[in-house]
Amino acid sequence: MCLSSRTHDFLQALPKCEHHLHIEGSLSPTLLFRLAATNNIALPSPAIDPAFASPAALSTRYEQFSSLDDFLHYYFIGMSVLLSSADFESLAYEYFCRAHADGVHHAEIFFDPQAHTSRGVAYDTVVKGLSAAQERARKDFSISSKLILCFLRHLPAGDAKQTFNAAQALGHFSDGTVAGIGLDSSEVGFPPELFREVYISAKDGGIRRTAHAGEEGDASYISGALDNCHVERIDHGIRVVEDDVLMKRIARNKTLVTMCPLSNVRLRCVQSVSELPVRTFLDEGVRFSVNSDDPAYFGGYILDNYCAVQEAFNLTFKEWKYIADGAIEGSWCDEERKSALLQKVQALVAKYE
Ligand SMILES: Nc1ncnc2[nH]cnc12
Ligand SMILES: [Zn+2]
Repeated sequence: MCLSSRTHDFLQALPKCEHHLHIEGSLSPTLLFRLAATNNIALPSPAIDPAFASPAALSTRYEQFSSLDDFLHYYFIGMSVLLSSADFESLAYEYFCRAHADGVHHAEIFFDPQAHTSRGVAYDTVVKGLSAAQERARKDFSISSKLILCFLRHLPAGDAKQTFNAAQALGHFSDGTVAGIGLDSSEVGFPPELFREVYISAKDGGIRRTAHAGEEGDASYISGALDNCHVERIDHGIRVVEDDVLMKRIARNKTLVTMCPLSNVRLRCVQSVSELPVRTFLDEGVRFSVNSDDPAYFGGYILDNYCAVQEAFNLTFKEWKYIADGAIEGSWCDEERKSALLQKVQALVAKYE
């Protein structure tokens, strides 16, 4: 289905909250090659992996991921070109410019400190750059934003605890520099309960909590994250439909599921967007938001994801209002900001209905 220009305009103007965006996943092949040259970082030789022959060859390779792990291989190589605070600032500011054009008003951004500290880039260097971009986005576009510190689940839980302690020692959770914690990277074989201890510390410290669960892993990863890690959100979560009792629990508790349609297709979790449980979530009253995950790798930013959902499900304005309201209510911003955003959604929908 091709969207009418009125529908496209509506989707563009709809006030959006993005909750599932890995800032390192917004690194385009062009910027990747440019930073590799500037920072003197050796990329894999094209003789070994032809994807590294040029930005165009890399983009083509990104269209052929076979799984989450296949993608992660490129994702970790890609971010190795980021060295200075200025690199992180320009990466994040570029994301904010694009997000603003797509109608994002509030963004909660994941970052992977362990993937940087393990190659000698200090945690503080990363956070300084990201925080500077957040401040510019607030001034230039009135975008409010939060940072979510993700732990890499393929690494030992002790490493996650060390990372958590380092952020806490700098006062980053108490002063609001970092709003919460998340869990990402390879899912199957690395269940959330491995990270129970660090999540309990976060809960005891009043720190917000989310985790990737039910992307490639089955529904037990979702219940594991809720029961052991006390998460307030589920990232991806599409496999919740395999457990009706769990889905009803998530609906009842208004646990936000952060869905990433184009990502799920590129990583072969589903064959097409039409297979995603959008209709089921609407029917069952599951709260969910629509997000871009790693837009530079998966062929689209947030508006592309909204449009893909519309093409597959032909939703009404009222259904989009339900999604937009849920995204606002599930955000980690203050009540004043939420009610201002809810009013903007209401005003737009009234204009179109
Ligand atoms: N889709 C995804 N799943 C798990 N970890 C990730 N890191 C970046 N994108 C991810
Ligand atoms: Zn993700």
